[in-house]
Amino acid sequence: LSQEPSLYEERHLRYINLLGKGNFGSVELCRYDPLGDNTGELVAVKKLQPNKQSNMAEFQREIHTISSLHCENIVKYLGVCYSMGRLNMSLVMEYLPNGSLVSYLEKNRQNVNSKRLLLFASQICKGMEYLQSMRYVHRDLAARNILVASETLVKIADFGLTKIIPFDKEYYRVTHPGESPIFWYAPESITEFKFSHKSDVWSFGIVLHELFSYCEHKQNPKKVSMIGNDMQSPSIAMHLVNILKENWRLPAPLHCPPRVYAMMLNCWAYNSEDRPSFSSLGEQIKTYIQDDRE
Ligand SMILES: CC(C)(Nc1nc(-c2c[nH]c3ncc(Cl)cc23)ncc1F)C(=O)NCC(F)(F)F
Repeated sequence: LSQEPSLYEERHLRYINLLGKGNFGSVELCRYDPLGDNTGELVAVKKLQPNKQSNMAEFQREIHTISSLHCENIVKYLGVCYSMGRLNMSLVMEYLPNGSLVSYLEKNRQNVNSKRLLLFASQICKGMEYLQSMRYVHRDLAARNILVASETLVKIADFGLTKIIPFDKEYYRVTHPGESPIFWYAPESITEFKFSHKSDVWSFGIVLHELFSYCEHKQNPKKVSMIGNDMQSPSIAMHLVNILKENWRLPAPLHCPPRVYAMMLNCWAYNSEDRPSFSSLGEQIKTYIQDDRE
């Protein structure tokens, strides 16, 4: 099997269409076609937004992050492509034609049963356990950032916000409110901008909810708006933290097995140290898959 080239020549990357906009970059579907006969492979190419040099350093960190990850439940890094001399660069990743979990569940809802949802959940857990072993916090774990490789394999993607936890601390503190929807944020991430493996576990609980509601918008309250600089959102963020403090949580999705909802509630423990670890969640889900009583 030929080793993937990690250096892609821009002249052989044929643009096909835009896949979407991620954290500070857009991702395009391209065909890498050095022979020029359309037999080349399809790839997902993440381009840095032009003339945002400040992001260049961040982007290089993202490339370094994803190129160091080797796990079947994490989207594969293929290489980089330099353009404009070495002034600009793009990240080349494997292209998964089934797209994100959100579109997949909306399209295939009728033939995805709870056993398969649990299989997806266990794979996301495995990917997160691997990330944790590398001291990374994802910070943007959501169904929109999970890709479907096949009907029995999903992969975590979009490492634009991923940070390394410093060796002497258990969390990463960002200096400014992120651009992510607070709907997926743990309370301490909203109030103190603190991100840890345990705040990723909170987000995993939200992903479980998305899985078992087949990412239907009606089933969960509107994604509370972005934290950002529009003035009214701090009050929305504080309102959310207050009702969480009073133990309000998302209601169980329709037909969600009670033991799965119990698992979500465990992930949503207000105090981060009361939340389970990804390895214990993975074990629990594995037993649910085995004795699946659906
Ligand atoms: C920002 C971007 C492009 N958005 C989309 N990617 C793909 C999409 C479809 N197939 C893909 N194969 C690889 C990659 Cl990196 C993306 C896609 N499909 C739809 C998107 F909106 C993305 O990265 N989303 C996170 C992901 F879906 F990947 F988890």
